[in-house]
Amino acid sequence: MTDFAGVGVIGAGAFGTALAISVARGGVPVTLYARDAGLVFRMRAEGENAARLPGMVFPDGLHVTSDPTNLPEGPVLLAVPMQKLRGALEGLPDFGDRPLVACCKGIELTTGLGPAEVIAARRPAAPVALLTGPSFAHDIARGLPTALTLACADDTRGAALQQGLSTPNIRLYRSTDVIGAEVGGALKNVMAIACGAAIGAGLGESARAALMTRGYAEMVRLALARGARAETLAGLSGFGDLALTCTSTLSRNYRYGVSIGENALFDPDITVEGAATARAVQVLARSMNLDMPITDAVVGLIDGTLKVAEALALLLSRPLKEE
Ligand SMILES: NC(=O)C1=CN([C@@H]2O[C@H](COP(=O)(O)OP(=O)(O)OC[C@H]3O[C@@H](n4cnc5c(N)ncnc54)[C@H](O)[C@@H]3O)[C@@H](O)[C@H]2O)C=CC1
Ligand SMILES: O=C(CO)COP(=O)(O)O
Repeated sequence: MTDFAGVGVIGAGAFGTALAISVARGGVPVTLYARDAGLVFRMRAEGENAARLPGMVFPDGLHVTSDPTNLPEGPVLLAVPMQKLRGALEGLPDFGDRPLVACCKGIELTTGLGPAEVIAARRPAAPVALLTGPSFAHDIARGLPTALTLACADDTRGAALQQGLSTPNIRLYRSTDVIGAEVGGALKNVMAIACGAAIGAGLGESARAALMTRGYAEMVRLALARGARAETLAGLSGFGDLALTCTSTLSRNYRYGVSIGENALFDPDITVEGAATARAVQVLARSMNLDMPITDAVVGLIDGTLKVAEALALLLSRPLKEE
């Protein structure tokens, strides 16, 4: 249990709603903020977020609001898409010294920063943490078991958040390596697009295993160059989330990749973090002289400058090297 008076959640999408449900079920009062007053009205009337998590009934202790000044004293979880995070912060109150916990995965296109770094840049006085790792919103909301990483540079603060945000079905592991956790969560989505494209194009399971493994090598390469620890990438926020996202049709990034491989349409309103992040990572990697061939291939696929067969040929024709 926690000594927080409550928890605020910004963003009533799938993940924000699932986290709010799970934390409230654990007995901590939660207020979920949505910008859209109409959505707040519907969620109050229906006792669920029918648009994002139909059938997942809100427990007692979960309140919804369209007024961000209405959040309880305690940590504020930011569960909005990565490329919307900076804009969301601009429209929100200061929140004083309340911990701000980034719950998004990606790299900002305009700056090359991860979510915790964006929050720290916009709210320099606030304690900042990152919640990331393998979990689908539906699994969390259904009460299925999950294990995630709570990363915070200040370990004392991180321990309090770990304690306070763990729930009956979210087991939190603590880390002080925020950059490593950010890089893992961001890059696994890029690799999931690559794996989806391979499967969609009929390249087979062996190709997927190769992409996951060499994709993991890219994740570690970028993370180490940014000062992270290799073992963080081997944990839930890196390997764990890579394994989940590259192998499940529940993943939007993976399904988007499959649509590329099948040459099929994909609903542009669905959040696919790996698309913008692939571009952001490509820019970042080039500025650091890092070789990221799978990321480059994913950018080509997304931009339509490469077909899957061409991307494959490029990857396979690279000079042979040591593993
Ligand atoms: N859905 C999932 O299973 C998981 C999602 N995540 C991460 O959570 C983040 C959010 O994803 P989802 O909730 O799934 O996306 P979503 O597309 O279901 O919802 C995003 C929500 O953010 C809201 N939003 C956008 N801009 C906003 C702003 N300025 N102020 C307030 N709200 C704003 C939208 O209205 C929408 O309700 C992503 O970074 C994703 O990678 C992480 C783990 C699991
Ligand atoms: O981050 C996730 C699982 O950990 C959700 O993945 P998608 O965003 O690809 O659906």
